[in-house]
Amino acid sequence: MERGEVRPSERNKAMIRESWERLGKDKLPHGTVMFTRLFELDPALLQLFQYNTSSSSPQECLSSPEFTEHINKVMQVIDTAVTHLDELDSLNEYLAGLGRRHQAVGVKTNSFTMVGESFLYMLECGLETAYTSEIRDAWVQLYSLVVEAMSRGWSSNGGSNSK
Ligand code: HEM
Repeated sequence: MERGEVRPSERNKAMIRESWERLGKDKLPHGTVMFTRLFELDPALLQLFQYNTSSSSPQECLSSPEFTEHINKVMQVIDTAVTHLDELDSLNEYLAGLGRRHQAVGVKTNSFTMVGESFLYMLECGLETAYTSEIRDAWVQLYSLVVEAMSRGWSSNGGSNSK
């Protein structure tokens, strides 16, 4: 993370860890809720997955093994961020590389913001009454740091959001 960026407080870290654990060990169903929401918000993103054929519906695509694997990869990155809350800087290089990789496959950085919204939707569904505005804010803070690090890599790869 860059100097000047606000790191999660101990209280926020505790809320993030606790709520992540509360979702249970198997994060795939939650990731599927998240990506279902993402494709509702922006169906055009489906086309960025090369293993998606134009005839597949979002539901068919979401249940394909390759797609399931991408959902697992996303949940794994979030899990890594949660387990590295005390040393987020150590993830900078990895996240920048991930940003570069997504620039190369045609993802725009504003889609990362939409992923963030879909993530919060999933969290709300998964935590039900345990979901609070404080938990939401703690996750927004963490997700923003992840997206900023990914966006730096994305831009360094020559990415520009203007068409
Ligand atoms: C806008 C939404 C996104 C789209 C359209 C997208 C698309 C893709 C595509 C097409 C690939 C390459 C094929 C594959 O490995 O399945 C990929 C790889 C990957 N994505 Fe995403 N992605 C998105 C968001 C994210 C987010 C938010 C994360 C994590 C926070 C993430 C984590 C990964 C990882 C870990 C890989 C594998 C990278 C590698 O093999 O080097 N993706 N993504």
